[in-house]
This record gives sequence, C-alpha cells and structure tokens, in this order.
Amino acid sequence: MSQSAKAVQDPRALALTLIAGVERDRRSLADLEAEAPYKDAPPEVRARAGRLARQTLRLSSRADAALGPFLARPPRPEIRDILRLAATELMVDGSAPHGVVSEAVTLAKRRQPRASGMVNAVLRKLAADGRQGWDKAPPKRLPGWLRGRLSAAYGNARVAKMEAIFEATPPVDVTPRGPDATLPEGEILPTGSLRLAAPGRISALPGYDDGAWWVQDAAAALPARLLDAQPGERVLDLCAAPGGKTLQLAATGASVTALDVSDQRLGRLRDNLARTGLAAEIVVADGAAWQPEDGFDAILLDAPCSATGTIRRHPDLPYIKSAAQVSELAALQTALLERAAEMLRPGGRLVVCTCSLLPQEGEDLAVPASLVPNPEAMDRVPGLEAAWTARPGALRITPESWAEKVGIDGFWIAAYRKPGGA
Ligand SMILES: C[S@@+](CC[C@H](N)C(=O)[O-])C[C@H]1O[C@@H](n2cnc3c(N)ncnc32)[C@H](O)[C@@H]1O
Repeated sequence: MSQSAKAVQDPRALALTLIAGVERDRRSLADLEAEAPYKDAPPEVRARAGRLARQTLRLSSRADAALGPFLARPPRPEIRDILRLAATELMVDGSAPHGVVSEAVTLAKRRQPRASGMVNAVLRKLAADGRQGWDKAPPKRLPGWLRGRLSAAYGNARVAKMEAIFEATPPVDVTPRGPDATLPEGEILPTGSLRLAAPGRISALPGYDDGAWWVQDAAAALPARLLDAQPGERVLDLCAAPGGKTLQLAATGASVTALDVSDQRLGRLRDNLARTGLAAEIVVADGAAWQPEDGFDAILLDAPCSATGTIRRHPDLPYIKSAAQVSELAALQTALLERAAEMLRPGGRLVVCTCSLLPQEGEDLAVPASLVPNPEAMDRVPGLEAAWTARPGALRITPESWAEKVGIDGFWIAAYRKPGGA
C-alpha cells in the first residue's frame, strides 16, 4: 500500500501529512484538508487527524524541549514530527504509552527504518521521565516579525500571556439564535454566547439540526450585536462567508445581503442558511468594486486579515503568514472600508472588524471622512469588558482576556455612523 493510501486509514499518518504540508510547504490546514489524502479519509479518521495535527503544531516547541534530553542528535524532520506527535499524545491526551510508542515505531519504520529503535527508546524515556521537562518548558514563541510587532503594541508580558493561550485547546462557543433557543450544556458568557461544556461531535448536540445555534467564537459574535440590525432594515454583510455573522443579522428580521468574493466559501454560507432556515440574498462579487442600486441602512465589514487573533484555532498561521501579506491585506481593508462608507445611506450605521491583533489591521486603518465614531453602539451589548475599549466606539480584544475561561479570539471592532439622513 502507498504512503498516501495508508494515511487515509491511519489518523496519525494523516496528521503527519498535514503537519509536513504546513511546516515544510507553508500551506494552510484549510487548503491541505480540501485535498487528498485528507479529503478521501473516513470522517472519524479526518476528525482525529485534524485534532492531532493542530495539537502537535500548537505544542511543537514544548515537545522539543521535553524530548531534547533524550536525543543524542537532532532527528530528521519526518522523524522529529513523529516524536512530537507521540509526545503530545502522551503528555496531553494521557494515552497509554505502549500503544503510542508502538504506533510511532511503525510510522518510523515506514519513513526511516534505521531510526525506529531510537524512536522506541526516546519515547519510552519520555513516558517515564519527561513530565517535568514538558511542564516547565515555556510556551511556543510566535515568529520574530509577529512577536516584535505585538510586543511593540502590547508589551512583552502581555505577548507571553497570548502565547500561553495559543497553546491551549480552544473552547467551542456557540451563538444562540434567540432567547428561547434549545441549547446544549455549557456556560453562558457575559456577552451572551454559550461556551460548550463538552463539545464532542457538534452535529449531534441538541438544537443543531433545528438551527437553534451555530458555532462562533464569543468575540466573533460581537460585531453583529454592535450593528444592532432592526427588522426590515436593508443590511449588507460585506465579506460574509462562511456566514456566522450573516446568520446573526438574518435572525434579527433584517433584509440581509451577504456578499463575498469567493463562491466556494459562499457554499458554506448557503449550507448554513439552509440548516437554520434563515434567509439572505447572496452576491458573489468583489466588495471593493460592487455597485448596489440603493444605499444600505447598516453595513457589517468583516474584512479579510492576517487572522492573528485566532492562532489558537489555526496553529498553522504562524508558519504561513508574513509581514508582506499583512501590508497587502491592510490595503484591501482600507479599500473595502472606503467602498462600504460609500454604500451606506446618510444616517446609516457601519461596523468594521478584523480578527487580527496587529494595529496595522485595526487601530491604524484609515477611516473615511464621511464616518464618525458611534460609541452608543457599545451600550446595546452586555458584558463588554471595560479594558476592551480602545477609544470611543472601538474595541480591542486580545486573546488572553478571560484567561480563566481559556481566552477569547483576538479582534478589532469599530462602530461608526454616517451623519445626515432623516
Ligand atoms: C474574515 S472572513 C469573513 C468571515 C465571515 N464574516 C463570517 O463571520 O463567517 C473574510 C472574507 O472576506 C472575503 N473576501 C476577501 N476579499 C474580498 C473582496 N475583495 N470582496 C469581498 N469579499 C472578500 C473572503 O473570501 C472571506 O470569506
């Protein structure tokens, strides 16, 4: 059987193909998971492989620190990845050592047979004596270009706290469709989202099939709440796919247009609307060029960005994002914001957000002269931390907020209005 055919049946082998694709080819997990061998694997193999790959990427430097004392010399990358993956299974999952070691040895035999004895010996030693080295290792550092910028914005101590949060398995939050929604077990958060107690298989949880709620980080749920769409209002969700915020807007009874440049990503938005029974007009277009016939009462711009606020959910990002990409994205964000301001009717409201931690994609974005800050928007949402207010009408949320609850996604969210109108 070929390596790729074996990977389809074996979650560990499949996880290793994902890890290699991220680390060595600098490709995103989303892209790798859309193609073979991942897409051909059975659902339960895919789910476990995806979880193992993310866990291993999140914890790779902790694994290296714990494995280091037992290694005579640095292993080749494909053997190093097997060791890292097995280390996380031993130290995080608490899996039985004999099973983890024997699977790792089998994988090593396929890649570099001469290394299998070393893999066996090192992992046995790690299982017996590695706990202290694992626990005392510092969290994985962000890449230098990103760490430098975040340290300049927030200080080293806060960045270290963010790095600690990025190592943790992220919680799963859901947005209730309304006050009477059937909800799974969990903790109601101050801002109204629900943090699931035991996520497991999401589609098997009560209320999922009826569209009573949808998965959405607590921070990601805030921009639509701040926009406060009203029944009958004409609302534009600019950059809408896969549609978490479209669902929130549509659930208010507003008349929602959901626009995105990616027809493929809009496919997921269509599926989400079908599951929840909510409605929106879907437009495939470049938001910076689209010309609607009439202005909108309210616009939500969730612009494409570096997504550096979501590294705990996307541990591949530090490998694949660069400073040059951030500058390109900031230029696109500025163009989309200018266009959004033009599409807003006088008297209308606009909320712009990015799931970025970089001021270049938040605090420093140029705001069109036709818009003024709308601090009143903040009064409509409960549970906002005072420390999040960056300036009137704008929130800077960083991932180490709510650290005792395992954090929150990082976001920049700013509310504006366009003076004039009736
Ligand atoms: C942060 S995501 C949006 C997430 C979405 N609002 C949600 O809550 O599920 C950014 C989106 O912007 C889209 N996008 C990128 N460039 C665009 C453009 N020029 N015009 C419209 N959409 C664009 C991407 O396809 C992507 O779906």
